[in-house]
Amino acid sequence: MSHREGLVLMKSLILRNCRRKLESSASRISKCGYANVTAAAQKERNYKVTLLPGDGIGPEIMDVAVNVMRAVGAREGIKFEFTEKLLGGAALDATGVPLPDDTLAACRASHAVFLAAIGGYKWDSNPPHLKPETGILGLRAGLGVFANLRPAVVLPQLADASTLKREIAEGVDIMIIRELTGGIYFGKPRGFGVNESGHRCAYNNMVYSTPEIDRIARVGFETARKRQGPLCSVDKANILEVSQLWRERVTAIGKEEYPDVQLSHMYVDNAAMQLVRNPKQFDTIVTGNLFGDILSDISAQLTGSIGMLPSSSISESGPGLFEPVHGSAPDIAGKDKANPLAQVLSAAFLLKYGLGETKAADLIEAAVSTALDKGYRTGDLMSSGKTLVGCKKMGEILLESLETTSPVTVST
Ligand SMILES: NC(=O)C1=CN([C@@H]2O[C@H](COP(=O)(O)OP(=O)(O)OC[C@H]3O[C@@H](n4cnc5c(N)ncnc54)[C@H](O)[C@@H]3O)[C@@H](O)[C@H]2O)C=CC1
Ligand SMILES: CC(C)CC(=O)C(=O)O
Ligand SMILES: [Mg+2]
Repeated sequence: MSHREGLVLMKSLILRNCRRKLESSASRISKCGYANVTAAAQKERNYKVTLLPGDGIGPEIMDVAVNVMRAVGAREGIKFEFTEKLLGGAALDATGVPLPDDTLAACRASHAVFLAAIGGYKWDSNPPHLKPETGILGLRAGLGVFANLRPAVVLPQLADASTLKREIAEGVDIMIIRELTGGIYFGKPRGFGVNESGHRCAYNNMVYSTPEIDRIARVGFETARKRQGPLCSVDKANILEVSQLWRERVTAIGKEEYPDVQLSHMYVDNAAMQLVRNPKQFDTIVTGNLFGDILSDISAQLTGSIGMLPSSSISESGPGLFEPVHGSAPDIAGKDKANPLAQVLSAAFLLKYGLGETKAADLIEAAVSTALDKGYRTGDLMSSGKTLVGCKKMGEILLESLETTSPVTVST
């Protein structure tokens, strides 16, 4: 075996290992994600997918991902009925509300929901009910997608792209499970007021109930069990009552139902530090909505760029929601600078965990891997010796790669 062949084999083994872990962590997604996929749809391989391009870079990256889905669909005999709907700022401008009723209805009636991102400077000073972000929160609540799985895997091709030293970043493979429909983003009361001293004030409320904690804890334990790794529950139990209940329930669920899973607890401030000090100490993290939002952006940077991270959100029944971890990146919107890979990898998650189309998903992941192998990089990942491409060009490269890539090279 030549040195080059050896390297290729090694890379494929590393990728296979990352994928296997991802796969097992998401088997619970499969269970729930399939809930809306009828046997008839699976037999016909004809799926209704609602597209929510949203704002900023959203439409640019959505275009790339949908083209990739169409191409893989044509190759594999899968038909998609795409319905595009408005969400966020785009919906506000067109209809006056950030989550129109027909958007939520279409999402609920589909087999899977594919979202890009929402938000932008234009709507930043709108009142809360007229903010794009209220639309996405309403969508998540309306679909009941309480568990958001955000993997942070450092791909071998990108081990040098992280701002951390190679030896710290290389091999990182963390699954962050973020509670998505409760906590401080949803707690009541909330609002603006005037305090006893007559000063203007504002307040939000972090609330979790026992059933909300128990169900997300179970997703955490199931995931850790299948990944054969430890579970770290992140909270702020030294200060917050809501975290004390969180810790109490996670501990109880662990003792009663998952005695085989090694459980630890960490305060969120320390967890943020540990993620950049020694990320490989983590395997699966389970945490609340706000803490998970912040920690997943930190861990995104371990992988080189937030433009690389896909996510899946699951409910107890109904379609899964698939979206990148990043936002609408208004600073680069309309400039053809966005990295579309997080969106494209979210399409792979949608296929695999939302529809059960594993081979098509593997093909997409292999095409991403091939594009990176060939040295193509968008600006967020650019380094010397690599070829700088824009969002559209990356899309074209993926389509070319799809024509030549076989999933056998990297899949299990
Ligand atoms: N799920 C969603 O739709 C989310 C929406 N937002 C919204 O997005 C807007 C911008 O928020 P930010 O805090 O700036 O977060 P952001 O994630 O949009 O951007 C943070 C930084 O990462 C870069 N970035 C993000 N995605 C990228 C990609 N695919 N390729 C290359 N670079 C990328 C941006 O250019 C920016 O410098 C806000 O209105 C915010 O509320 C933020 C996070 C999630
Ligand atoms: C747009 C926000 C409500 C949420 C966010 O930052 C996220 O889901 O990552
Ligand atoms: Mg976020």
